[in-house]
Amino acid sequence: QTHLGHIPTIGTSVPVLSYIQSLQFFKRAGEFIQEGYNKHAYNGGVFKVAMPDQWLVVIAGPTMIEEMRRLPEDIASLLGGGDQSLATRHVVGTRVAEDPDRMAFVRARVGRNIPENFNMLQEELTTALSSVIGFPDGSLFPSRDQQLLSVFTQFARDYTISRRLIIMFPNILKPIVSRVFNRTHGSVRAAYTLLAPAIRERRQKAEECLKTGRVWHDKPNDMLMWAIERAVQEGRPDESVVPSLLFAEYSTVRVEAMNFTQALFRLSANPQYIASLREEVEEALAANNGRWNKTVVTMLSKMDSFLKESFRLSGVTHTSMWRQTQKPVTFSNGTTIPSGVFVAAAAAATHIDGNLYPNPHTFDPWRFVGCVGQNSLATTRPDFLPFGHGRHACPGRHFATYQMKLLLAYIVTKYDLAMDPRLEGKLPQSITFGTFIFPNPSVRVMMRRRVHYWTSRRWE
Ligand code: HEM
Repeated sequence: QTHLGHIPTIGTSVPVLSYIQSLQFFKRAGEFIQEGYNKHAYNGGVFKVAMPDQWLVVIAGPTMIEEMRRLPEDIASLLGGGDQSLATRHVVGTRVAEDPDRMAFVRARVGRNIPENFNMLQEELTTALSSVIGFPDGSLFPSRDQQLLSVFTQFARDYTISRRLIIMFPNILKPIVSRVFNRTHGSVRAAYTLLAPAIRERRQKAEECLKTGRVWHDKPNDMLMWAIERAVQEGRPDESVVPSLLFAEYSTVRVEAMNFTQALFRLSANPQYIASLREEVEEALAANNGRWNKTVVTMLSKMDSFLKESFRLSGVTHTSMWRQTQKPVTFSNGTTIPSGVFVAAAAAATHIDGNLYPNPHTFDPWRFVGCVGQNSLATTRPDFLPFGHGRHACPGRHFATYQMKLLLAYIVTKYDLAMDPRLEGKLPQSITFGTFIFPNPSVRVMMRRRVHYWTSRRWE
């Protein structure tokens, strides 16, 4: 692309050769981005890498990332960037891809709902742990709707496979490729079959309340209800609720699960850290009269640091802050990025930059202890990008970090952990595809209930 000729290329920019090289992007994106970071983070702050369907322009170095963070949506669009990266329009359709408010309901509500959702979170957590691992007397709590859970999981699988195929082709061919290879239709239909009665019932009630002005006192406070309310406001049919809901779950809960899995791998491979984390939770609990609530979670500074260090070294993407330029953008060093270009910040390479982190390759679980507030897991900064940075920084990050801390606190106090014996204490190799990094699905973490805990204290 001649309009990007002034931006340094990693590898070759000769047309046919760059296409051949772009096919290696799926396996070697991390390597290419790291090479670009080493050369340009403190020398220009921008470079490009060939992907099969387009160039990826990477922004590197804290100065340029700060400038990128300030760009408004009409110049550098998150919606456009997400669409480029996740092929949203080709998998779940243009309505979800182009809807500027598709996540607004989450953005508006998720942060402020933590205190009122504490009991619900705690119940979800105990149910999930008990059905996956079991309780001391061997009893299992009644499980959630397994059918619905497996449809959501199937959708996530179908989405990932469809996206992988679609992004191998140039933009012009994507609609045709999507028609042939998009595998999500079945799981969307299956989800609708299961959810339709609940959607219909809730919708009727919501519409009735809207008409009569009556207040719905025990209205469910969940993503399904938020999505139904939007469909009511916009006069959309019941079916339209489902793709938004599945996509929202895919792009939030799955990311959190992947990050949490990486942290659990870290802890099982380094069980020497468990005692300190456990001690911190028990002290916080004791200071709170043995009651699990929000205060306990906010006291867990070591746990925050441990998780943050895991996000830093075992993140799930090489890039963050995906944007598509809507107009030409000129940075303070004079570099201009034309309109219509896919731009992202180098995340994984930033996280191991020796100028930003002393001993950057060392996993130091207590690196951030005492930093809560200015440098906690949920704080976005130009040197810590898992949640993005700036105006579009993840609005669910406080909820997500809170949930992960609560879950890990439960796990360390109630279970002992060990890494899959096949790995002999080593960290498992992650699986990369393009800029995404997946925790290795074949690895198992061993969890054993702490007998001492059970005999000395009841599960609360
Ligand atoms: C560990 C878990 C999570 C990670 C690593 C994560 C990461 C991200 C990232 C990188 C972005 C884009 C930020 C940018 O481009 O500057 C984002 C956006 C977003 N995230 Fe998260 N996220 C997580 C969990 C969640 C959860 C649990 C929710 C909701 C319940 C959520 C809701 C959102 C929304 C609504 C946006 C779009 C923001 C906008 O439109 O401006 N995320 N997230």
